[in-house]
Amino acid sequence: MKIAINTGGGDAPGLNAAIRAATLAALRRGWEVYGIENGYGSIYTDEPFVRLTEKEVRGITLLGGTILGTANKGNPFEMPYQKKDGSWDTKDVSDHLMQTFEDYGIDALVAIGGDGSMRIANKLVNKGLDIVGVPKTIDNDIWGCDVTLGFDTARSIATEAIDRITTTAESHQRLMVVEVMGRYAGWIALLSGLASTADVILLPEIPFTYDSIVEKIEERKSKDKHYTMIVVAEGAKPKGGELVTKGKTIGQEVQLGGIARQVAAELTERTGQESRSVVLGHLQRGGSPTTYDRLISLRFGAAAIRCVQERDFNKLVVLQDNKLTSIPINEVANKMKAVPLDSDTVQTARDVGICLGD
Ligand SMILES: Nc1ncnc2c1ncn2[C@@H]1O[C@H](COP(=O)(O)OP(=O)(O)OP(=O)(O)O)[C@@H](O)[C@H]1O
Ligand SMILES: O=P(O)(O)OC[C@H]1O[C@](O)(CO)[C@@H](O)[C@@H]1O
Ligand SMILES: [Mg+2]
Repeated sequence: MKIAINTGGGDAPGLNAAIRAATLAALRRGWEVYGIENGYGSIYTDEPFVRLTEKEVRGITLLGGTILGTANKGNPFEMPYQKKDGSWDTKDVSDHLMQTFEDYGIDALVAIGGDGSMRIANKLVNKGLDIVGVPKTIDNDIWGCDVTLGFDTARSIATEAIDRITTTAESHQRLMVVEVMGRYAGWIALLSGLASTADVILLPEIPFTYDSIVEKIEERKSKDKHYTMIVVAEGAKPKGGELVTKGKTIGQEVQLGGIARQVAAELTERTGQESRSVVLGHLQRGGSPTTYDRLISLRFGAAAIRCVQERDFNKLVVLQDNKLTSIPINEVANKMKAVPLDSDTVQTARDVGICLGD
């Protein structure tokens, strides 16, 4: 058996642990293991696959990033390319990819990625590739999974950052707006905001009003608390308002960012109080994974190889009700896991007095 492994979409802490577990589990079965570099990028080069042995995966469980590299621009069905006149377009290069897998005799692919990677995987499955998916994204937004690898580290880093920003907010009696990642789902914002006892948490799932935030600021002032901590997900927007974006490159999803600055400016305008905004950005994605992320990544990576062995293809390995199982990739491919508004975590936030902007 010859298998390939790749990592796609934004990187996430735990990717290397998943690569290591999948590689070692496959080698123990006597299989050959190959890595695809930079998403599917190396497929179109002279060296489409790199051999993975024990040496390549030694000591990487604790390392952030991915030894294989990744890409969030390079969907084989919409590959960006520059035309002769200098303008850009996209084209379908998936036949090339399928042919390369055949030429090198690769039997199956372990695709480690987020919702976008699973959409690509599903289309490749439809073209005849045998794939097992591993759920990765700091956004935790893949449908059908209790948790994705990378999320625990991201929320821990965000929590620590918000804790630190809180002490300076209090010292200066400021409104502090902290922007966290999570494109269309507010998992990082909700859990890090709750854990760090933020006063206001703004999620993509709940369009907010400035009136509700100002009310919270005033309520705090009446209790002699002259600072307010506001955590905002990059995909949050005011009721009737638009997403704040930084632009779009061809073949890549729209880049989000800038909502914290807008919220801070508007709140200063309305309250007269000094404000600052901080964007945590890629800090949340980099560096060493937490113990939880190392363990879940190792479990996902090894489970993917057990699926390959059982020829349980076209499945995504997931944790459901705290048990490892697998679900069809096509069930996941065009869905998203948003924060359920009736969840006990949302209710807990409300019960401890956090304003959710509604
Ligand atoms: N293996 C890959 N090679 C190249 N591009 C990829 C690959 N996997 C995914 N992409 C592209 O990257 C983007 C994001 O992918 P994905 O959803 O898997 O990642 P993510 O971690 O959820 O990050 P994001 O928040 O950017 O969506 C999508 O536009 C997708 O087409
Ligand atoms: O690396 P980039 O292109 O800035 O990606 C940013 C996006 O990736 C994510 O971190 C997910 O991996 C999103 O939360 C964010 O919008
Ligand atoms: Mg995604």
